[in-house]
Amino acid sequence: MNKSKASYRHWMSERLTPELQQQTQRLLHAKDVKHVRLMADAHLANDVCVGCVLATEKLIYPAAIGGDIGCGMLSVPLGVDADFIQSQQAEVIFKNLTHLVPIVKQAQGIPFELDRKLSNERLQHIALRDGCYQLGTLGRGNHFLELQRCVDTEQLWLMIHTGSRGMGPAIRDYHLHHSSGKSASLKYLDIESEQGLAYFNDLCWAREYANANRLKILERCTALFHDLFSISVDESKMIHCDHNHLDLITVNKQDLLIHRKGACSVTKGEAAIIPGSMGSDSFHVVGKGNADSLFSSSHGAGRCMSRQLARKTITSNNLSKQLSGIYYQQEKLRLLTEEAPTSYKNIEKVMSLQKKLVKVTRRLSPVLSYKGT
Ligand SMILES: Nc1nc2c(ncn2[C@@H]2O[C@H](COP(=O)(O)O)[C@@H](O)[C@H]2O)c(=O)[nH]1
Ligand SMILES: [Mn+2]
Repeated sequence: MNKSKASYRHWMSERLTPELQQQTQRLLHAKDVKHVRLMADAHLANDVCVGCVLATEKLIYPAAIGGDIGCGMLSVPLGVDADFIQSQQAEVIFKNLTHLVPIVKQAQGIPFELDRKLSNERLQHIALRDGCYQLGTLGRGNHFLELQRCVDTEQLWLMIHTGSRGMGPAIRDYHLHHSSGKSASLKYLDIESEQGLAYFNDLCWAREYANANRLKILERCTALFHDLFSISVDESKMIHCDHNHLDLITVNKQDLLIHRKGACSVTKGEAAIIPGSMGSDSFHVVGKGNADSLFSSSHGAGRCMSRQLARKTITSNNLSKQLSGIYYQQEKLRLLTEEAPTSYKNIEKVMSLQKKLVKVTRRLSPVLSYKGT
């Protein structure tokens, strides 16, 4: 990387592509940027790559958090062994999930109230409309609901991946539109300004909304498993974390604004979830408190192939082989090629690259996959 005052480190094994190198270089030269870290799952995305952790002192770069503010993972054990799920159970689960956990919007809106209020009427209006209709929905792409088998105990676990739906992008776009500062082609807001504080407030709102969204889906699944199979969810063991956010932390006596776009916060002992793909293992971890990574880890395996390339090169036949032994919606097979396990980096390698950042506490293998694709 070219000389810049900001520090840089990465945990990737592969060489950075020229595009990723250029994007990282740009970040390193942006105003007030003190540190840039690329996690093992880093890959190219709009403006700022996924798997990026950026530290500043007083400027907020919304692009370094992304649109799906508060997107994250929730994981809970179900009080039953994984082999309880056979094709008969899988069929009835898919049938019910289709209307209990819709992909895009609810037939009827759910009124909701969060502790925090949005900073302006425009966003409040969107929340009353889209926010209500999207609460309890999964979202497209790689958002998922997955049943998994704990490799050690054989117990069945539920994992939910979703975020703030349309609200996150609406908040980001509103504040980018109202920001006047720009450095290295990236818009910023000063945390001490009225606009910066308003963005921070709305970002916190989006994180609350995303939490509420995952909890609403959990509530629906809890009722479903109870009604269908008399299975209960053990919420006392729930792990819940998000990977697109802004964190205020002190590193080596310096107060920093930590932007994470596709990265987990893993302070010492902090629990996080690192999923692999719909066909590979996922992990529960706890942080080792590594200050060099800005107390961060990867948030997944990360893509190694664009969606477009995956669609073009991975056949349905090949995908069905990759998903052998896993229940999924057969009718979505063609669409799911863009989510093929081989379009993601190898999670085993990603985990070994971040051994100094996190300790694995549980390994989970996919049993049933319900995807937003
Ligand atoms: N266990 C599963 N993991 C998956 C699946 N699809 C994607 N992934 C992983 O999640 C991360 C998070 O992606 P992001 O959208 O938040 O950037 C991704 O890097 C994959 O490793 C899945 O179906 N099951
Ligand atoms: Mn996500």
